[in-house]
Amino acid sequence: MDKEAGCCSTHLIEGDGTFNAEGLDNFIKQVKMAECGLSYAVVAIMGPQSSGKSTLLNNLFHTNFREMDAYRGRSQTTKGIWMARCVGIEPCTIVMDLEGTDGRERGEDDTAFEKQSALFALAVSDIVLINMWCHDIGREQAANKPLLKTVFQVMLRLFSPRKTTLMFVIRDKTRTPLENLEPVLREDIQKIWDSVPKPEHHKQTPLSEFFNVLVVALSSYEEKEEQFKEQVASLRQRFFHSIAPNGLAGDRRGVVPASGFSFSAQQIWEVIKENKDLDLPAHKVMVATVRCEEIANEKYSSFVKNEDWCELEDAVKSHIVPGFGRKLTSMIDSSLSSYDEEATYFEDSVRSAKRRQLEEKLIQLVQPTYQLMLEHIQLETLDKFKKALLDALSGGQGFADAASECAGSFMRLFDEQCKDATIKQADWDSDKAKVKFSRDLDSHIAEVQNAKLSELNAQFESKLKEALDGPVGALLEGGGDDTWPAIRKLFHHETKVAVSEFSIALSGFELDAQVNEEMLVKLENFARGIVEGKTKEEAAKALYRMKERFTSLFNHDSDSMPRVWTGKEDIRTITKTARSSSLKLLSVLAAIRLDVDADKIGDTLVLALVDKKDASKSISTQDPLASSTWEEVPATKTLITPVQCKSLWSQFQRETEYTITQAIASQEANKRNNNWMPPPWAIAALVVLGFNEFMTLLRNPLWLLVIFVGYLLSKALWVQLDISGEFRNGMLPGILSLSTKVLPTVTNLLRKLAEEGQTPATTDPRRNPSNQANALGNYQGVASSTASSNVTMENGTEYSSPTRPVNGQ
Ligand SMILES: Nc1nc2c(ncn2[C@@H]2O[C@H](COP(=O)(O)OP(=O)(O)OP(=O)(O)O)[C@@H](O)[C@H]2O)c(=O)[nH]1
Repeated sequence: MDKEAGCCSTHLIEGDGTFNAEGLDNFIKQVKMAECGLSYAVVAIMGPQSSGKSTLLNNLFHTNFREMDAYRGRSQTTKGIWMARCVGIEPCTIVMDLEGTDGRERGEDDTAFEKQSALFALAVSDIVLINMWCHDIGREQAANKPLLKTVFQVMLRLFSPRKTTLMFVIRDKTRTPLENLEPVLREDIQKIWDSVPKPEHHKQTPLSEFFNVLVVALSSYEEKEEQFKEQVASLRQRFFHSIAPNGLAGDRRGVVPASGFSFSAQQIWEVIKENKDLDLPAHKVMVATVRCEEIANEKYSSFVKNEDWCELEDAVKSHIVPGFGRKLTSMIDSSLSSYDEEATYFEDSVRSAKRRQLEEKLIQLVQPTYQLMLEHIQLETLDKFKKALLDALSGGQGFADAASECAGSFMRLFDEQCKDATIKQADWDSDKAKVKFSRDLDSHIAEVQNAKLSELNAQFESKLKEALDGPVGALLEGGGDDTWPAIRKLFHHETKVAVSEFSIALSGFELDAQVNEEMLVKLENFARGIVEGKTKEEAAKALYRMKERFTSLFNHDSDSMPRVWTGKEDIRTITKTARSSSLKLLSVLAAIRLDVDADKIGDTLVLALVDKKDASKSISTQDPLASSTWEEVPATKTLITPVQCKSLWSQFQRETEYTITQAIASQEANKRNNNWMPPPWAIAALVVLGFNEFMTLLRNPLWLLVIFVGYLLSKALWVQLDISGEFRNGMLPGILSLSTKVLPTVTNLLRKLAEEGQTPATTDPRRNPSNQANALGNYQGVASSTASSNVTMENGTEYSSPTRPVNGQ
């Protein structure tokens, strides 16, 4: 490429027809042609070889095409097609210098390149200069005639030719004025046009449809250089703003935008070389398609690499990006604007189609990021909603209120965030995400509601259990006539209170009336279940409870004091009472009577088990307990069937029999032990035989004092030696034990009496009552410790007898 005085040029097509694509691309870059859009013009020059074409172009456009050295003779200097930028002409004007026609170098028959280059020039140029010698005008054998024929013929091969300006430049003009020459020339041109064979549809097409014909004449460059230069300078002025409406190429058609010029020229040349007809409109569409696609791909690639986009894409991976939609809309807008800017001059339909494709590709590219953004919005908003709902509930707000308030405000927040993420170019709606979010909210609300209801239910159930379980157990344990009325009262009261409180608590949930009712009924049933469960539990332990009741009543008196079988007690009555009570307990446990108490279980049991004799008198035929159901009691409420009751009672009687036997035995033993009085015959013998001694005592009362002292000493010895205790284990062990204890005890007793006798006056108990009390207390303490004894009941239970002073006996 040459570059001289601001002029760039390149060898566009070699002499052998090779297209220099690289050279053209470099040339376009060099002259910044791609930025010109449609504001550029292409001028080509055709004419016989060595007809001064290059000289004219260099003078006219200040280019630097090679000119023939006049001294070396007329030979071909320009081979193929050269291209250069016209210096100082606006808008950007490109000029092509074509190889001269009818050159000796290619020979007579080689006109193929001539035709190809002519067709190429007509296809890409707005203005074609036809260089011709003045003296050729009107001549039959003029050199330019074959050239014109060629031009017209190839022009017809263009399906829809551009309206090209044909400027005939007459060189070496003579004295004949142009006004006279031009009609002759135009006549020649018309004749040639008429003589060219045309396709049917162009038969009547006038020349003016294809060409603007202009004629200029220049003086000889060799002979009248000054004039030549002046005329050329004047002609140059006409090339300024040549594409403006009244310019040289003002009505040109089918211009390829400058950025597509290289590709277009290359394709045209390919088609021409393959000797095909050139469909310029189709070509234009093809160029537009290729170029627009190239531009779109380039914009797509630069979008993918765009730093802002990469940062945004990264950020969305981890969190919500505020202003996501705005940012992305602006990025896509800017990419599309950039495309529009570059592709603006290409075929509208193609450009728009490619723009749509680019937009779709960009939208597809950002779609996953948008989806991710929506997911973040959903998740983060849902998390915030969960927290807000929890806070509202913790703050004491009713569930339904809190749920609807939070759902409303977070639905709005979701909408706002979706709106913020909306990409203007994409027609995605967030309805699906909204529906999903709404479903998520509903399911979370339902989940929390269920949890809260379960919690509430559990709380009330626990309260009810506490209120019913223990008390019902206690009532059943005490089993009597008023047990079931009391249980019913307790059940109704507690259930009513719990149901009422539960109902108030449920009102905050604004549940469906039916669901609300179901929950209340469920709680009531739970309460019923507790009572029934407790009753079943107690019924399972019926035998144990009955025995316990019997033992308790049998072994304790009406003041709940342990009974001592002294012999005065009516064991039969006590047994009957205790058994009746146990039977009552059995009848209480035999069925659940939460709703009605109109059964005859108690009476039947009494009749069948206690008043057997009466029953056998009245009903001798049938055992009322020989049944597995109670009259008027449903099977579901029956806990102990009549048959089971009978069996339980038999077992109860067997197992309590021993207690009664023990009591009887104990009573008899007591009776034996307490019988200290001698038999009546002994008392009579004592009276008869002891009459004399009695009389002696009456006569000598001092004996009474001696006897009294003797009694005191014996009593003290009795207490000290715990004689009754010693003999409790048998006669022989008692005698042995007493024989070892008697002497030290007597000695001890005498010593104590001696010490009492020697006590000084100050310690005389009569003068010091407190000491007397202490002494007496000590004595009593000793006595009481020895006098306290254990009473073992017939059932083996040991009861401690109350402590009594010896002198209190
Ligand atoms: N008579 C005459 N000769 C001229 C004129 N202009 C240029 N020449 C001469 O013609 C010869 C060829 O000039 P070029 O400009 O190289 O001609 P060309 O048509 O470009 O030649 P090719 O590129 O080989 O086809 C040179 O010796 C020029 O001096 C002119 O106006 N009149």
